[in-house]
Amino acid sequence: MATPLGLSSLFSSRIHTTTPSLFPIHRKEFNRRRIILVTAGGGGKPTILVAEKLGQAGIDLLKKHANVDCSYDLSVEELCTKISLCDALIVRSGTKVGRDVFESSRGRLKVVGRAGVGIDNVDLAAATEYGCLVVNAPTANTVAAAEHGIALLTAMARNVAQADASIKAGKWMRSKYVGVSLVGKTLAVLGFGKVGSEVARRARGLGMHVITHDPYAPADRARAIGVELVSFEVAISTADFISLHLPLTAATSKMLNDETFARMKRGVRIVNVARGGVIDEDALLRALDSGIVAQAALDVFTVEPPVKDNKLVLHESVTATPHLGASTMEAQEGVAVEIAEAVVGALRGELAATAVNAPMVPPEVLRELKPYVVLAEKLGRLAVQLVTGGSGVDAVKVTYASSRSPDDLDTRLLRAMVIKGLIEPISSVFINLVNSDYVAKQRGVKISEERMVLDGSPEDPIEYITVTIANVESRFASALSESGEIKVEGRVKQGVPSLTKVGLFGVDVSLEGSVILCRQVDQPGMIGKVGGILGDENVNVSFMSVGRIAPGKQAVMAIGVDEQPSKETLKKIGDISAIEEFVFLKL
Ligand SMILES: NC(=O)c1ccc[n+]([C@@H]2O[C@H](COP(=O)([O-])OP(=O)(O)OC[C@H]3O[C@@H](n4cnc5c(N)ncnc54)[C@H](O)[C@@H]3O)[C@@H](O)[C@H]2O)c1
Ligand SMILES: O=C(O)[C@H](O)COP(=O)(O)O
Repeated sequence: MATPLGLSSLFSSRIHTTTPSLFPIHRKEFNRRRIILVTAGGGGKPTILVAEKLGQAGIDLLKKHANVDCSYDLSVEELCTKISLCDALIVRSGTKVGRDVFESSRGRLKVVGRAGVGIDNVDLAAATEYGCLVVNAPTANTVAAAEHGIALLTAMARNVAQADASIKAGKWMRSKYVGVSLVGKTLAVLGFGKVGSEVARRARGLGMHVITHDPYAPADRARAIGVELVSFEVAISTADFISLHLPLTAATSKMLNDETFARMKRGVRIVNVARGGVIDEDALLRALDSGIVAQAALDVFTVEPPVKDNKLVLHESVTATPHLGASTMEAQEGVAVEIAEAVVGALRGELAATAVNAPMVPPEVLRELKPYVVLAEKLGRLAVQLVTGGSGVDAVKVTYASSRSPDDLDTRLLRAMVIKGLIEPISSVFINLVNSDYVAKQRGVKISEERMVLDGSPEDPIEYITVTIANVESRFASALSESGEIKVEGRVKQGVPSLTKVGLFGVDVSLEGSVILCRQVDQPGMIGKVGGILGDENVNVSFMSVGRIAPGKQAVMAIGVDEQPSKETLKKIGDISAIEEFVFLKL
């Protein structure tokens, strides 16, 4: 597939045929399993496993770009076996994508697409560790979920499901199924995001008084639809109806429990189209039996499908549906296209707008930063090679000098690339935008960033980038700054990333091929001598520049070479009497 911005390395993996070393557990897994060397599938197309039913429009779109394997109802073992042959996986909420799936993929799995909103069935920490991007389809099923919430709210209030079952059983029980009215009642919407706000809007249309609790929701959005933002306490203690629209997180897990039910109005009614785990289901059962909760309408359960004799599902006061919130024809087609576009884009190396475990960088920012992305990686690569073996890199500072205001420069991508440059040459771990911070932290490398605000026109996003490594010894002492840190500086010159400073010495080498740095006593004829040795060995010199402290004193010569010189050639350069130290750096 094409890589329009040439940034596919951000999401590519180079461990198809090698063993990653970052996590010992990988090795264990490899030793136990037969290693199958995998490729991206026939005709160079990637392979996408669709593990749950997806709308046809999405499948058609995927098939234009990839080999598509639609295999549903796979066991964990089957999924783990198949995944090593797949570049992407698409699931809904019914497939658990745990650590074992990422381990089994052996680095081939680059993208997991969740055709829907909730990503609680995907082990995000494991995905990030393995450099696998997770994308979701957060918008296409919002209305469907909100409509289902309203359907459950009204059906529950009027006992529609119970009355339907009763009449089908041949009964005619008009007095048993007297309901309650919605108009004028208080509905507390917990979680005022996409679905919550659509539910609130519709409930307002039904004449309800709607309050909401969401610590992260903007007050003006609530005001715009006539909803009052309140504390959790006010929400749960004043509501006649409570509708849940929260993600399942550590903070929201079992948010409704014995203690919170006890603080609710007696006879409260609960709707849950979010996630089963937000309610302590045993506590809900107790609250229903004690009359604190008059009724509940549940589309989601802690374990799906629930066990056959699940007491909540069978409870007379519970209306239950089998996770149907997103299941409209329209939503499923929409979600399928949304996720197919996200997965195909991510496989092409584009940054997905719906990335869940990576920073989202808009395409226009990406386009502008492209040469700086390359510069950042090369500076990282260069700096780490200047460290004396065994020194142990633990503190790296990246300085961005720019005349743009700090808010106007997104450096996450650049930081990721510096980390990639720093760590890849000294390990077999592949680094991308997804796992860069994680890998740095794992290795105990603290990355700090600094902005230097320059005067002048902010036309170019960055004037120069400096990478500084502290607390290390250098195998090229001239690379040390006044304060004893390894310091390299680079700029983008006419679109080409260039090395412009090493330690205290100004140089000018385009960062292509490899570089030889020599410190010498500044004297005539040095360029000719070194150039001659390289020429004799057929090593093509692409650039040479000399940075002096003062004429006749010390100078650093930077030589760009296309090929790697042999050890003998490097020795001959080192033997030139005026050369005090030199180093060969691969870019
Ligand atoms: N039943 C279904 O088929 C179905 C369909 C779509 C979405 N969902 C679920 O509905 C939920 C909401 O989806 P969405 O698209 O609106 O997500 P969203 O991210 O747009 O909204 C979630 C909101 O919850 C808020 N929130 C997070 N933690 C909170 C807390 N501790 N207290 C209060 N508010 C908190 C967030 O600020 C956010 O505004 C998710 O769990 C999603 O998985 C279910
Ligand atoms: O989080 C979601 O998007 C909904 O729960 C829908 O899940 P589904 O794709 O399994 O229907």
